[in-house]
Amino acid sequence: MNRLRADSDTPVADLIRERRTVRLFKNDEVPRSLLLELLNVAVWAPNHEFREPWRFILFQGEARRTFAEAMIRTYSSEEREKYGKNKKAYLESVPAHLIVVLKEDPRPKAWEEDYAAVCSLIQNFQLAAWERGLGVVWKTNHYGYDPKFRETAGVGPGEKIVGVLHVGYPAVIPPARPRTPAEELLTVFPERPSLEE
Ligand SMILES: Cc1cc2nc3c(=O)[nH]c(=O)nc-3n(C[C@H](O)[C@H](O)[C@H](O)COP(=O)(O)O)c2cc1C
Repeated sequence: MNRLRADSDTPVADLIRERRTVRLFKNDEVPRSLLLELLNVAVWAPNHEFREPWRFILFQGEARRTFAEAMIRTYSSEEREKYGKNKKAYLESVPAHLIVVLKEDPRPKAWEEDYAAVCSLIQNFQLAAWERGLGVVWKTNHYGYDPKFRETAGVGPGEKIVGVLHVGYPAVIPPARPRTPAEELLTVFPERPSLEE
């Protein structure tokens, strides 16, 4: 059975299935206006009590060097020696870095709802970007917790980095990894006769 295809071949279903995480990008710049357009689609994510618990920090052009240097500073000297040069070159070559920030609510239930809302927003962004020919990788990294990186990026106390999105036109699109069909994951709870019967 081909797990990538299903009966539902609507534009949204196709977009969801066809989007891939992209990690290698062409050098072409991504217009700021396009990124804003995509963010203005993404913010239509569901969010409980309309808290809109997000904000964004963008690094493009020369600012990518600041991003790369802040990231490399979070390495141990051994890591810097081993990976620093390549990592810096990679980060400076990615057309745009977009940090998606959750404004943390101290109430546990609200925090959970808000985190879920920001994750929905990120997926909206990835899908809208894919539709426009852009690739994205959603990264969760150790440096999101590093005080020096956070300070450089301007992420404050009470804010969580939910993802760093590397964005650009794809140089390589990786093959899809087929998903487990939902039939194998669904438990249908037994129906019980209604009380009148
Ligand atoms: C919360 C989250 C964190 C992720 N973090 C990383 C990451 O740090 N590095 C990375 O290469 N990919 C990361 N990814 C992307 C996944 O690896 C990717 O979605 C997965 O391989 C499936 O590929 P696809 O998106 O092309 O279907 C992350 C995805 C999610 C949802």
